[in-house]
Amino acid sequence: MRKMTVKDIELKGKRVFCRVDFNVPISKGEISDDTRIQAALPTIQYLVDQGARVVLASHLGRPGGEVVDELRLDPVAQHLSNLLDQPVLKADDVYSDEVVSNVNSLENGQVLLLENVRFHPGEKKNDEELAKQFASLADVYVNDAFGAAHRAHASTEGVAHHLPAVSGLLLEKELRVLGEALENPDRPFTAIIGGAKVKDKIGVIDHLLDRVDHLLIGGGLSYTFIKALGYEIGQSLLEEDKIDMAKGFIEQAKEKGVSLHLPIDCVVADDFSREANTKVVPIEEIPSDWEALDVGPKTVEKFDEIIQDSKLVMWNGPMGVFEYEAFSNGTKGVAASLARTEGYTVIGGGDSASAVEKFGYANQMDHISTGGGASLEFMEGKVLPGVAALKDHEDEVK
Ligand SMILES: Nc1ncnc2c1ncn2[C@@H]1O[C@H](COP(=O)(O)OP(=O)(O)O)[C@@H](O)[C@H]1O
Ligand SMILES: O=C(OP(=O)(O)O)[C@H](O)COP(=O)(O)O
Repeated sequence: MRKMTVKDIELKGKRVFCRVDFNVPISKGEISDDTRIQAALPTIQYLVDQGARVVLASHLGRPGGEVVDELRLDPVAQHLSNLLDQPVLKADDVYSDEVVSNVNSLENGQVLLLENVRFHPGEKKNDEELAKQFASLADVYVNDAFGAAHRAHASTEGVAHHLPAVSGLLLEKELRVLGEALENPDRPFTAIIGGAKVKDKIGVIDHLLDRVDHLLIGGGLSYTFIKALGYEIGQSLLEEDKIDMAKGFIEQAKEKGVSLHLPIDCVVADDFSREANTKVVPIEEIPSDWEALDVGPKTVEKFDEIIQDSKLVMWNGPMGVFEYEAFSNGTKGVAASLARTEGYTVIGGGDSASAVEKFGYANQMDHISTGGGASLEFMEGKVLPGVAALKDHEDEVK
């Protein structure tokens, strides 16, 4: 069901509690990647332009319900102020009498950022009292925090039950792009799944098998599948207890008419390190005391052919240990292939998003999700609590 958005309601003069995901990497007070702040700008700017009185809330890191000075949001407020080209007021508490008075003094178009909501023990517990306190600060609730939409916390879920609750523009876009890919994809539809563990991707593979035309599997998790096919994988990552499940997926793919592709060659190393000796071998010839840490060039070529013929490509999880130069070519090659294809490209967040950024292809992708865990849960077909709590489109906001 489509959710109401900020575009569907009157905002002038209204106090708006807007949950954003400003969980950005900060080191010694410096923000090293502001992608998530940039991604929230259209909504914040829209609220400002409409003359709303904007109260922003976000978490940063996992402070565990207490104040951790390094996780204060002051550098974010400063950076946001530069991006918006207007002052951003910063509260030193999550909720207090002073916060209430600061909010009540806001003029139309002014922006106030609350302190890291996870400093309050009630946030992660989805405490009713805190949710009501948040609600008391505003007339309208806006959720634009896609990256935290899989969390049922006081500022992402609880508060939505006490105010007219709508989605922001980023959340709306993420749901539209990911939702259309899963419900009404352009075909051929190809999904590429990588990353370390089968365990983490079971739900996604299961859900995708009913939807995709091609499923390409690389990364650490692919070696459990290779083992399931009866090949020896040396010291490569193996989840012994998932071999039967991998066999089941291979069977299901056949039954459902999905073409499932595993690596046909790989880069093996005699040690998990930057300095290891490496060589490229066919997948059926992994030496017993070596481990596969990347897909090989023939695999990249095979995956590329399929990607170039696809109308829609969705990618989640790296093809190898891309953090090390020697094992980055598979991930880099797939990123380059996505950059070249005329099909619509969607990158699940997390490591695939970092890889695309690192290799310089970010601006050639059609959509890079701002949520790792959230996009994974969405791709598993799970309901995201932060989304479920918002008003369905048919409803009227009074
Ligand atoms: N063949 C491999 N062997 C060991 N680790 C791998 C291999 N391929 C990928 N990885 C590691 O998997 C990690 C990413 O896994 P994961 O967290 O599941 O991905 P994502 O964040 O994209 O969901 C990366 O740190 C990468 O180094
Ligand atoms: O960075 C986040 O998650 P992600 O790394 O899975 O995208 C979100 O801000 C959620 O943070 P959390 O996993 O501490 O709840």
